[in-house]
Amino acid sequence: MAAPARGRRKPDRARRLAFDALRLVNGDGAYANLVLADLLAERHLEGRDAAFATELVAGTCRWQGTYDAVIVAASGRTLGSLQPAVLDLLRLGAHQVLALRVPSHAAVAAMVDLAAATVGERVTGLANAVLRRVAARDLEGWLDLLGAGLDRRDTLALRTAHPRWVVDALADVLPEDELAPALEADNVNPAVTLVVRPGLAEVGELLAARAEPATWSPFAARWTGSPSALPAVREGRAGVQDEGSQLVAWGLTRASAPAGPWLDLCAGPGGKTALLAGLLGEGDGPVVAVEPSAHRATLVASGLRGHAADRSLVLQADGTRPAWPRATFARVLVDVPCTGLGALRRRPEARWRRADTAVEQLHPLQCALLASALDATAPGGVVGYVTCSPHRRETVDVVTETLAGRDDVTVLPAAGLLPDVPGAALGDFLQLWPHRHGTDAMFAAYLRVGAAAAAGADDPSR
Ligand SMILES: C[S@@+](CC[C@H](N)C(=O)[O-])C[C@H]1O[C@@H](n2cnc3c(N)ncnc32)[C@H](O)[C@@H]1O
Repeated sequence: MAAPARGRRKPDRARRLAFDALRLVNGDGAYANLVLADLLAERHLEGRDAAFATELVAGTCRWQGTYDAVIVAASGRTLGSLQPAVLDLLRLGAHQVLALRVPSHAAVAAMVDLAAATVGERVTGLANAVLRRVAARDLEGWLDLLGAGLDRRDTLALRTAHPRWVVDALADVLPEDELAPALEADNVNPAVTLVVRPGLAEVGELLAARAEPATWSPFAARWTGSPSALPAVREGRAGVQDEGSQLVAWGLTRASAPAGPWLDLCAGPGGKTALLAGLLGEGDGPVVAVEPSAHRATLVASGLRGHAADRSLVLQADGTRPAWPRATFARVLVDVPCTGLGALRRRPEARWRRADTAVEQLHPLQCALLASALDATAPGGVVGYVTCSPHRRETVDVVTETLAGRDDVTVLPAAGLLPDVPGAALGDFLQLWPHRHGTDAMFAAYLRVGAAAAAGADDPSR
């Protein structure tokens, strides 16, 4: 690295941390939230510096596609011709001048100092020139310029920072007038929602500790601040879980079914298993939690630590290769691996990582897991097929294709299993949305296996 030029300032700690986090995200495929938490703890950044670094990382990751279009136009270069570390510096600078209230001269100067300290003096001229050109217009000015001549969906993709295929996927399942609100909702940080483990804690305990009431789930409360400040969370009697995830797991327990063991076929990291273990009825149990990843299986076990050991069993296994006899379980949750399009607001970098090809790659596994869940279910038992994606190929298509080959399954109307959640019915299925419900975009289908053994039992009797 070249010797620092005279007059260079040492980069501030927040920007330095944000740059290092971005390099790990874009260079090494790390998850922004995890890497950020690690670096903040390691470097003891707190208060305003931590908040600024967090906004820099989350905002820059989220808006990357739009900033890249600006950088290409401002630099007259292709993305591929820019050194990856320089590109990340420019993205960070673009976020400050286009989205944050950092005066552009201060942002450009700080980024040039950071460029000198990280990549080297030789790139400071380029960083300075490009960022000055970026700062010559405000975000609206760039969007108008770059959006000229684009069709409506490309314009939305640019204005809300989504890949076009995600815009198309949402357009396929939403009314036209909800497309922009749905995309915009992905750019708003979700509130922290807590969940109590039934039998171990009650929502009243959280409210007494100044949590706020939540909207849909009887197990939920909203929280600002660090969840670990609450004894119930520290002791494993409560956790952090989106309300949509709580609702889809709860729905499975609301249809009547024979007593018996339950199965959570795709359990890691275990939020829904922990809720299910608290909802076991008289004569039910244990909940068998299946997860192929060793690390995630450990997380499932950790989430269950508050419950008595005989309520659950964690198996590190592949759910498509059953280690149990057919027709064993009274209730089966199958929360399949998916593109995660329903949780983009939580994972700032995720939308730029997945290509549309992921949908077709996941589809056979999703069908195989649902088939395995149905085979594992005892006559009269219930399966809850769940995804954290609203993409039709991961939701309705998986259910209809899998059921097409079977005459032993009845769809239970989801609306009958959950208290009224307006705008959540998708035919007989459930589809939640961030812009409608403030939850992740969870999908659920509830399916009864076997002859109408438990006929008339579609009503919530528990
Ligand atoms: C959407 S996540 C489940 C989230 C979980 N239900 C919760 O609430 O915490 C999907 C999980 O399925 C797991 N998985 C992937 N392939 C699997 C397979 N063949 N059998 C079972 N689980 C699988 C993934 O490792 C991942 O942990």
